[in-house]
Amino acid sequence: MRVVISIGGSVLAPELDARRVEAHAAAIESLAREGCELGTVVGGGGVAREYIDAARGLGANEVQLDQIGIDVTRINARLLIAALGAGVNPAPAHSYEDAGEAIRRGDISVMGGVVPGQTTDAVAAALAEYVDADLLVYATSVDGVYSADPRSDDSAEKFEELTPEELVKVIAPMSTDAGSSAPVDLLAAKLIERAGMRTIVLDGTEPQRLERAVLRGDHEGTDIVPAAAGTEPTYWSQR
Ligand SMILES: Nc1ncnc2c1ncn2[C@@H]1O[C@H](COP(=O)(O)OP(=O)(O)O)[C@@H](O)[C@H]1O
Ligand SMILES: O=c1ccn([C@@H]2O[C@H](COP(=O)(O)OP(=O)(O)O)[C@@H](O)[C@H]2O)c(=O)[nH]1
Repeated sequence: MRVVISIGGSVLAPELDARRVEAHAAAIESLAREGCELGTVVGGGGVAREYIDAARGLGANEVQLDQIGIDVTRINARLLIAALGAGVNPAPAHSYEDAGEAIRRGDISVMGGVVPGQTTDAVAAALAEYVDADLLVYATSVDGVYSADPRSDDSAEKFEELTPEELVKVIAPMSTDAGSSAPVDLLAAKLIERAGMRTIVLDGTEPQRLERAVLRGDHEGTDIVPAAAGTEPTYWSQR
């Protein structure tokens, strides 16, 4: 099974802790040992946001802010590469072709951001489409996709399952400014819709959850399941 995993910076490096990065690397290596072909995409997290906020205060424009964010995602990608050791591309891939090439030769590919105007959520979705992945997983700091931001709205409800079309409707109203927060960004949702990509959004703070979800389909997050051919999405099931 070919799997693309997006690891949020807030999950991999909420603060710099080698043991935490090691634990995430161990989960990824264990999936590789079970026979998964793996592409990983690492986010920038709070550190990227701090740099973006500081540079915004200095008058940088949104593209410059995105470029700063991309640099931070690549530093975090280098942390994961350091923890994975052999069998991984030695520097973060800067293109989908390079990431795909690493996967083709049997390595785990690691990359961060690519171009301004998106987040690593979209990078992961594009990589998943490019390598024709069987599954895309977002290991993030929230335990699924909600009807509203659960951190600021107590009435927010978690979706157990959404179609890609429904995901796009939930994500569309959210901000696209550099450093803004959403479980996946709008471009990612659109790419998931276009590819009909089987996707899971889950709480990735405990790396074992990722292993369980990929190997056994056992998770508490949100399943994004394309509607079977010929059927229309009819309802939003909520947990
Ligand atoms: N509708 C929503 N459902 C889930 N999370 C949401 C929603 N709207 C906003 N969020 C916020 O999106 C964030 C997603 O995590 P983020 O901090 O961006 O992590 P990552 O480092 O994984 O990209 C969370 O902080 C969560 O509060
Ligand atoms: O391909 C990419 C990846 C990231 N970013 C920038 O880098 C920041 C950090 O990336 P991350 O995916 O961690 O974003 P988050 O999920 O924290 O919003 C984003 O907010 C964008 O500003 C970008 O412009 N292009």
